[in-house]
Amino acid sequence: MVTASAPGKVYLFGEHAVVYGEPAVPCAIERRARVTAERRDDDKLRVNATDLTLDGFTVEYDGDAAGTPDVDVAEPLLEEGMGYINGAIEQARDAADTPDAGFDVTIESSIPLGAGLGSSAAVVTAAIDAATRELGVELDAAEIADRAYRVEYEVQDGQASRADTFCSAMGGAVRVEGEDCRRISNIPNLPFVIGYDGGSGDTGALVAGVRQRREEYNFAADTVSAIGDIVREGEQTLHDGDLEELGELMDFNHGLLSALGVSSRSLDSMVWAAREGGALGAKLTGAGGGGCIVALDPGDGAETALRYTRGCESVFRAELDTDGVRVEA
Ligand SMILES: Nc1ncnc2c1ncn2[C@@H]1O[C@H](COP(=O)(O)OP(=O)(O)OP(=O)(O)O)[C@@H](O)[C@H]1O
Ligand SMILES: C[C@@](O)(CCO)CC(=O)[O-]
Ligand SMILES: [Mg+2]
Repeated sequence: MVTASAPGKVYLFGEHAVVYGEPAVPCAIERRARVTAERRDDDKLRVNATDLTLDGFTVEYDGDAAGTPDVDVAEPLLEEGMGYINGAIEQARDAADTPDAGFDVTIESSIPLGAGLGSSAAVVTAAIDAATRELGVELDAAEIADRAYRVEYEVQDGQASRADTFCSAMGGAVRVEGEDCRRISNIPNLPFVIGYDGGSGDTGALVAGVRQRREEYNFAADTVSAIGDIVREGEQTLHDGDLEELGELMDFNHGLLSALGVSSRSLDSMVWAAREGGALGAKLTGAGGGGCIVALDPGDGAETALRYTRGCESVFRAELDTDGVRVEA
């Protein structure tokens, strides 16, 4: 039996545009998904994902998703939920060259689901690491990232970047531009404050919406390129350690994401509350539609303001997690 964990992330800059080859800078945060994999005698996959729905559920089925699950949840939710784990287990079987390996998999996570903090990438990354180790194979973090990306790409219908999975596998702040993925070193302490509206967005649908707007309007395509410009500017600012300018660039990035149609009323009101509370800047993080915003605030003003904001269900500070995927005792 092996347990591995991997961190979630916030985007300092660049989500959505990264899908079209612009650079992005996600940062791993100290909230993790933990996945335990235990080899079975047969070829079945049994998944216990206690955080996936309010009540939690347990599924048992043969090898592929095609098996009949013995569970009382709506089909689409189940299919989507199982897509990530199925894909991760497929990757592990492939890496270890044991196509018939069966597993009992248990998932525990402190990353809210579908809220822009990269829960899917963390679950997939940790699951690949746990399951391959259980099969006696040790992959390096870069290969885990690559295999996790292939899973996200499948589940998101062929529209995904390497940003979330690379960040979750490597930890720290990273820069992703197409296939070029690297860690960023020597960055200043980033005082992240996260506001969560308790909701979620459908990553696949939001990405598809941006793609459509981008194809339909030149100015939407220009907006995507402008996000790339913000990221390039932001990298220099990060290097200089200028938190005030980073905040301004985050505000700008949020405005452009909002123009692309991926913000929401509650995300906007949390962004404004954080700014009015004294944050240096604030933006939505991840796919959007609902979920989380990330603000930069060395003081406690944004946190307090968010606590009193209607529609904000919880507020927490998030430290950068310099560890990526790792084995747990
Ligand atoms: N704890 C968990 N247990 C099982 N599956 C999970 C868990 N956390 C996330 N998932 C899977 O990941 C899906 C959410 O992924 P999605 O990409 O939509 O959002 P996200 O990764 O949280 O946010 P974003 O991609 O915007 O950063 C869930 O619907 C579920 O299938
Ligand atoms: C919206 C997006 O850019 C980030 C989701 O966390 C999608 C992706 O990069 O695959
Ligand atoms: Mg995701």
